[in-house]
Amino acid sequence: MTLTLYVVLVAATGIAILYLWSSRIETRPLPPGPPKDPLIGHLRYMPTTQAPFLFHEWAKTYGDVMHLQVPGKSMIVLDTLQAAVDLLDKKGSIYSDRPPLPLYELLGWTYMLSFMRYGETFTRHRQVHQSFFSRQRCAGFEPMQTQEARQLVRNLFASPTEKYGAVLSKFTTSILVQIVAGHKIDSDDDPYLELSKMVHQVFSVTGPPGGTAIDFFPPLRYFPSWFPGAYYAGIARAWRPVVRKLYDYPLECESGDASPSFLLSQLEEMDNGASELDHEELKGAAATLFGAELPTRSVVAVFLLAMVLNPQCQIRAQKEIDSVVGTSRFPTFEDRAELPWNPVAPLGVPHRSTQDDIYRGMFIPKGSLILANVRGMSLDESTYKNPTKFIPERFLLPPLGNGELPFTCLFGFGRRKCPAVHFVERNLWIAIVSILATCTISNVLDEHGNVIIPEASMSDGVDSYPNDLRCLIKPRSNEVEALLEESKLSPGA
Ligand code: HEM
Repeated sequence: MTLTLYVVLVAATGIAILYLWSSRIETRPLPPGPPKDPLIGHLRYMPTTQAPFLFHEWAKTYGDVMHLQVPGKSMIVLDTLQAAVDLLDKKGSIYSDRPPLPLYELLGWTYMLSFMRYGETFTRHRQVHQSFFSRQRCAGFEPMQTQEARQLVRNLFASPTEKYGAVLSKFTTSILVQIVAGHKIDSDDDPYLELSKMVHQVFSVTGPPGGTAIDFFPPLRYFPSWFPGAYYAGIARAWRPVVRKLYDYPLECESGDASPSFLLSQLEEMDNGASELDHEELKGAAATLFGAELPTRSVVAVFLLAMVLNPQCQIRAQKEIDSVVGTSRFPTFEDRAELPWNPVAPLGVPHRSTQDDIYRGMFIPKGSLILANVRGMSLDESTYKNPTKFIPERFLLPPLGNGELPFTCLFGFGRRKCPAVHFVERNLWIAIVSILATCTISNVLDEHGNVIIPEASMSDGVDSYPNDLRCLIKPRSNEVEALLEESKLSPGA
């Protein structure tokens, strides 16, 4: 028997054992789900792209709590806000674990809060992140965020369409690097920008968290990448040094004379013996924050896309901003109460249950992966009228809008809810309002002068981003350019 055949047989036996173990005779009714194959369950039907849409379609037939089975794993897909709140919020003590992520471990993503198992280490790290992003501390970031939003507008004006993604990254990275490492990014050659680019690449080449063959069958991590199913092991080994650099670089550069920052305050607490974290844990906590840069960039990009596809909405929003701010100054956080808004974004990291549970008479086995289908929730027609239409005023109270339920699940659920909500909301608000107040976002023309309408679709994975962001961003008026120049000279204005 050749080595390859031997290994294939061992792998197949492993999968069969996992299947038999995971489908132990269970008399309590599991939630419904689509028909499955013997032995491999739904493995053949699991979508490789655009999974949230397929799950939402299935939910129309099988209900908002669905059960899917792949070898060794039970998955529960929650397609309504009610189900997610009932389980992930109200029963947070048993629905707050994350699944083991062997591929991410191989990459070296240790002490990353986002991927951490529930337990004592999680509680300590969560506490550190929550207190860093307290409402009060986040209010202190506002002047810097305002300056960075103006710089974002300048950079958009100075860049060709194909560089808009890089400009958005620079905006989100600049803010994060200032609050995490106390370092201000002044040039396009800054090593943090290069590092951030590499981190995007790591997330985009390593597939969805928990979704690769190695996550389903961890021993594959020890195989060469040519072996069937072990492709991602090779990827992880190749990218591990980049992840390591993300851990080491910020502390190597921390000389103690940088501006106040997350790292500096944690290092001071370590010196006083008051820190919750040791050195390696602190590196992981900082890497967690740098790694969390992606969704902000993505939401601002989605906003640009929405504006180019819905020019009437852009004009209405600009009129509203002009009526509050005028045209002779830039928006500031003091205008926020007058300019209500509600961002929408699809995102989700699986939770894992740590006890058997019964919900609406259905059995949810301990160890199930719980996927909150946030995209599906945004398409719930019983809550949102014409859910696929871009109607930003839907959330305003009548007569201004439809008074529809604000989309609160954007930031996740229960004990794993995004700890940076106050910070992120400020980032998004100031970026979006500054762009609307100063820019006209219009279509790009092709070489024959025809309008190019970008396709409204997103890439898959953690780094989900518009597939097509072709648009043109120009100053709304001559006044805007003069104001931008002026604000460089007197940044407080
Ligand atoms: C538009 C931007 C953002 C959105 C939409 C967003 C949304 C989310 C969501 C949905 C989760 C998972 C919640 C769950 O499992 O139920 C999450 C977790 C997390 N987010 Fe955010 N996030 C954003 C930006 C950020 C930023 C900028 C940071 C920090 C700098 C951050 C830090 C974290 C951390 C540390 C976690 C893990 C929490 C845990 O597992 O306990 N997020 N976020």
